[in-house]
Amino acid sequence: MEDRIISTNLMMEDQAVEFSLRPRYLAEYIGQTRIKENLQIYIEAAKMRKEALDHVLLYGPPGLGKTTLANIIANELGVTLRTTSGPAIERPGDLAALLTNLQEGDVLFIDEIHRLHRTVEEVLYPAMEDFALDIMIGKGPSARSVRLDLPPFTLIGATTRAGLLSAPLRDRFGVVSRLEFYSVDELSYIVSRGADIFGIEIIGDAADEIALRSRGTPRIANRLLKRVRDYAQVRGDGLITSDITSEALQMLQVDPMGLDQIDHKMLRAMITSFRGGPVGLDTIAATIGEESQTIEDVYEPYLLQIGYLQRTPRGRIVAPAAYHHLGLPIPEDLR
Ligand SMILES: Nc1ncnc2c1ncn2[C@@H]1O[C@H](COP(=O)(O)OP(=O)(O)OP(=O)(O)O)[C@@H](O)[C@H]1O
Ligand SMILES: [Mg+2]
Repeated sequence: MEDRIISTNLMMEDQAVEFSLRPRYLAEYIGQTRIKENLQIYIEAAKMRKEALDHVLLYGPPGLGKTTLANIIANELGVTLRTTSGPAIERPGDLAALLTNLQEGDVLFIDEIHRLHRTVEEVLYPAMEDFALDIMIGKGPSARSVRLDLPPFTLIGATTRAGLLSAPLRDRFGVVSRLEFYSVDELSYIVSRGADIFGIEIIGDAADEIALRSRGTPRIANRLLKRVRDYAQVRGDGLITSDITSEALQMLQVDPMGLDQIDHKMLRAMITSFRGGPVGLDTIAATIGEESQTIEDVYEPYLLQIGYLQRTPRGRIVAPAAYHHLGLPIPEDLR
């Protein structure tokens, strides 16, 4: 089901677009105001003291701009960014190789940091804390540990699942930032900026229209803009108007709140077969043929955010706002 147009996961079709639309400086990075203000100060201070920036952990749902922010931080610091990911680092030696290749002040970006192997994670502790690498030399009784100095560096970790991070790892980050869903205004600005970069004209409420259906997520906003642009070129004269936008989004079956057919199917199934819940995640997953993990990480966060779903210890519940949106009567006990 990875081809859902409203998926927050990175798809093949996004890659070129994201590369050209990715902001390069903090000033171009829309929204996330608190995080930006803090980072601005930390970056400035690190530069003044000619020290490495504190280690930074960025977490939040997919497509909100974690990778983008990591790139911006390195760029603003004027240092090199080396990118890797949790699952890509298979052995402690792989991480040691990455660390010893860093120059002073560089940023090492580890995406999906919750997926680091335990043995690799242990190499990271002294590296983060003391900029040191402990290496075992020899085997058996004559084995001894040698400590190597590393250049001071900044680790930026990104994860969609901060809850899966071990406490010792989490505690070693000086800056921990949770990215929030974007407001419609912010997304509208991102859409307008994207249109500018693509050199296309977007008028009236069209940018707001796209923003409203982007599930608080810049990645979706950019993807929808691209699809609407195609539609405008083929069915219109290239100009993106409100009408063209509505038609295009209707054809893509994205409703005015950014819900697609599968969201509808899921909510309706919960209402008709399970009296609106509580329903367990696995049951929902089986009913609509998605993986539980995908629902939890990719689709559900936005539905929780807009108050269509509620999480309880006994499972998910469909909230009154969702009944309203689907045009269904709200049950007595929810009123
Ligand atoms: N604050 C922002 N301002 C403008 N554009 C943004 C912003 N955040 C993200 N984007 C756009 O959204 C795209 C997706 O963001 P990004 O790849 O950084 O998300 P992510 O959080 O790393 O996602 P994942 O969890 O899937 O790795 C970027 O390429 C960029 O074009
Ligand atoms: Mg990313």
